[in-house]
Amino acid sequence: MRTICTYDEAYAIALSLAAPQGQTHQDVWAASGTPTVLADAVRAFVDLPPFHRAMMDGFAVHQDDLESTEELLVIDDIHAGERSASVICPGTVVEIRTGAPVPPNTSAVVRKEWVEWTSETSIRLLRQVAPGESIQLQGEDAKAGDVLLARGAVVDGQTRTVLRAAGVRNIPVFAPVRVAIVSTGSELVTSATSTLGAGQVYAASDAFLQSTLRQLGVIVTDVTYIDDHPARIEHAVSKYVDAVDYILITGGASVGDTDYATSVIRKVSGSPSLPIERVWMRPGSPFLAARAGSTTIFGMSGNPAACFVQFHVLALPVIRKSLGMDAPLFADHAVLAEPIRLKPVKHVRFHRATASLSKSQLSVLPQAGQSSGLVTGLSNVNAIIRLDKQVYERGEHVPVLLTKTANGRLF
Ligand SMILES: Nc1nc2c(c(=O)[nH]1)N[C@H]1C(S)=C(S)[C@@H](COP(=O)(O)OP(=O)(O)OC[C@H]3O[C@@H](n4cnc5c(N)ncnc54)[C@H](O)[C@@H]3O)O[C@H]1N2
Ligand code: MOO
Repeated sequence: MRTICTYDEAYAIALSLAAPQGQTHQDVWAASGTPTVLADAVRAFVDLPPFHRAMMDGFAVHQDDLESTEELLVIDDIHAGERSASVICPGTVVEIRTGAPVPPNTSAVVRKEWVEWTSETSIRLLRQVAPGESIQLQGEDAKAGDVLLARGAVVDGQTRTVLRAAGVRNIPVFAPVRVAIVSTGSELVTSATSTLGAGQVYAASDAFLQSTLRQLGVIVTDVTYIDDHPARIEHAVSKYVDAVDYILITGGASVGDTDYATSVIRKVSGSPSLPIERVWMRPGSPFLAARAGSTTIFGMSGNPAACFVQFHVLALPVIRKSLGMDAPLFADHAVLAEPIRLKPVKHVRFHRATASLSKSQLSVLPQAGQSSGLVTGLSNVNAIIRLDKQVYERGEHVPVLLTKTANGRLF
């Protein structure tokens, strides 16, 4: 007899099975396309900018000359990367380029368009300038020692730009999570060069699993396809126990006599019943979860659409926890673009939908077909909505989980 839990119970249990977070260090200068998460706060190593600098090509002037109408003597000429040995006195200026450190006694930089040359060595201001004009002060952006990023911050290309500019070299990050995918099913054809025989289908689910995980910086160590043979599935799964942080099994999660995921996971985890064996949710009620050694195993439906929902609402939040990317699920709400009428069942329904922003409002259009046997709609889906009652009107707010966008909790 299987224990059945509600979705909220399953979510809490699944999170409690998260593989512990490891920590490591990362070189900020090493090229990396994948994000990591800070395991500790990081402080600026140098002031930003590191010196008072010119923000325009022009002339550094003394404060006594800000409103001057007299000729001013050009005593030096400096470029970015140089430092002027000259000290500016009243009546003198230094020609300066954007990014160069301003000489001592500079009150403002007058852009070159606002002066005229009166001789080869002197200029006249065409406008008055205010103190501080076109100068960026040392430490204006950040001071050495300031906290730049907090623990839990996602380190991507933009944040690496901040860290590099501030002289940070090594950062403490959560260790990458390793995931092995085991796709089961004797009917699966695992190469596009093969044509389908009777009763066969092309293996498809691992495509979105792999890419979503990789986008998050997860190392997908292996994708293995196994036919519905209990010993072979057990052999494949056992191989990954203690070798990876997560094993995702697809297919064979239900109650058919060739559905072996439950018995295999029971065996390798050494437990006669699993913490999660079935969930009151649609689609995706056949969902399995357990710990085996230092590895967390999830068993998911073979149907790509059901697997997609299970992955986003149960498995991925747990993997994200191990990555340090904890975020509340379904914290956002969207306006329903169409009414919904559902049959009275005790399952929570998760409908695949397309979310879009219009007039500053996130709205969701549920897909016309919600059967878990339908796969083509997945190309348009970028959201999952949670439905806890039978009747929803157009315009009603529903909890939404964005599955595709960078600001939709994926990163
Ligand atoms: N008697 C019952 N039958 C079923 C129940 C039930 O409660 N009692 N639950 C149904 C529900 S709900 C679901 S969901 C499915 C889940 O089935 P399995 O997890 O055992 O998945 P399979 O039977 O292996 O496959 C289902 C479907 O998906 C195709 N498939 C499998 N793997 C892939 C893949 N990698 N890529 C593309 N398609 C795949 C497979 O050929 C099947 O058509 O069980 C119901 N049955
Ligand atoms: O839970 Mo199943 O996904 O409805 O076909």
